[in-house]
Order: sequence, then C-alpha cells, then structure tokens
Amino acid sequence: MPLDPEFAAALEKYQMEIDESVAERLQQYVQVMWRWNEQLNLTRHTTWDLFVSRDLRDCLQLAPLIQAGEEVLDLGSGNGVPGIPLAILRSDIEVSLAESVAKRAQALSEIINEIGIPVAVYAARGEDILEDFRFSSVVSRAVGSITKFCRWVEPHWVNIDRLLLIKGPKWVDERAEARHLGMLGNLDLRRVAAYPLGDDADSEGVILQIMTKTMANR
Ligand SMILES: C[S@@+](CC[C@H](N)C(=O)[O-])C[C@H]1O[C@@H](n2cnc3c(N)ncnc32)[C@H](O)[C@@H]1O
Repeated sequence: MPLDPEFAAALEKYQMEIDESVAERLQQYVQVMWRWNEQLNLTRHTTWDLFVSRDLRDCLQLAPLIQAGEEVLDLGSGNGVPGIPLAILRSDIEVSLAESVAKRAQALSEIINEIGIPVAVYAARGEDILEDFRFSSVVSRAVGSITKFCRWVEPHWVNIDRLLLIKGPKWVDERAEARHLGMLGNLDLRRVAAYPLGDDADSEGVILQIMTKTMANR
C-alpha cells in the first residue's frame, strides 16, 4: 500500500528516515486505530503530523534502548503507543500490551489481528500481570506519575529488570515528589533520552530508566 502523502510529508518534515515496509506497517496501524477511535476514545492525535511528531517520535527514541530478544510490556497501552509501533519497528523483540479497560483491550486485539503482528494483549491492570509474568522492560507513556509506577512495581521487581517511562517536562516535579515520599531510596533513576517535542523547541520529551540499585550495579 503506498504511503499517504500526508504521512510521507510529516516523516520528511520531522526528518525521520524509516524503511518503506516499516512505514507501510505503521500507516496500517494508524489507519485501523483511527477507525476504532471513532467509537472509543483512544487518541486525540488524529493527524499524521501529530502522530509523527508526538507518538512516532517517542517510539523512535524508545526503540534503540531495547536490546534484541527482550520481552517488553507496554503498561497502559490505550491506543497502542508505544507498544504497537515498537513491535513494528523492532521485530527482534517480544512485545505485550496491558490495558485495564476491557473495550480498549478488545480494540487493541482487533487492531493487532488486522495488521498481523505477533503481540499479546492482556485485558488487565499491568501491575497484576507482573505477579505472574516476567518482562525485561516495562515501558509506558501517559499512564501515571513516577510515584505511582514505583508503588505499582515495588512488590514485583523480581519480575522486571527495568521501567522505561516516556515523560514530558513535568518529570522533574514527579521525581521530586517521588524522592520526597521516599520512593526512590533503593532505585536508580536515569534520564536515558531527551529530545524536543513537536514544533516547540522549549518543550522536551524524556525517557526515564528506573531499576533497583542492585540491578544497576550489576
Ligand atoms: C492516557 S492513556 C495513554 C495511552 C497510551 N499509552 C498513550 O501514550 O497514548 C492511559 C491508558 O492506560 C490505561 N491504564 C491506566 N492504568 C492502568 C493500569 N494500571 N494497567 C493497565 N492499564 C492502565 C487506561 O485505561 C488508559 O487506556
């Protein structure tokens, strides 16, 4: 399927070079997801410009941080970001999605079936899944504060190597709150990516890596 000219123009505008076959798969995901968005509230990013400058940009920053063979859980997947684009960009990793709202989880399963990628969907709260399954990386965007994630994950560090959280500029306040509440005492938090968001040169996106100090010192 040829690329929608608006998608191609947005990729060029934001200087993202992506293999044609990967771009076609991404386009298919977005088109199917936008169709579901008419019934369910999945995303407000309903133009190619917004998809590329916000969603795809985050996923392209996240993708190189994952190592080949990793088992990754996208916690609070909603519309599928970052999990689905990540699975499309990186066929050498295993991606699962956790979504607690049943209708959204069902839509995610249908989207995945339609585009034909091997991604598992759990219609459940991510922190509950971590009781029974192991993932090397838990990735997430726009689901909860650093404090919330630390609380969710605290009983399950044995089942996760690290969290990779995609955050906007408020991450500094969130880190201060988590520190104030003593949530980061045994944890190592690092900013592993920083990049401009959208057209606004002053607005920065970041990816935070959080792991236990024991794991960080290995
Ligand atoms: C604001 S949306 C973000 C969706 C997507 N990650 C993004 O960045 O566009 C948050 C989603 O996380 C889901 N959610 C919230 N807490 C969750 C949890 N503990 N486990 C699984 N899903 C959760 C919500 O139902 C919602 O669909």
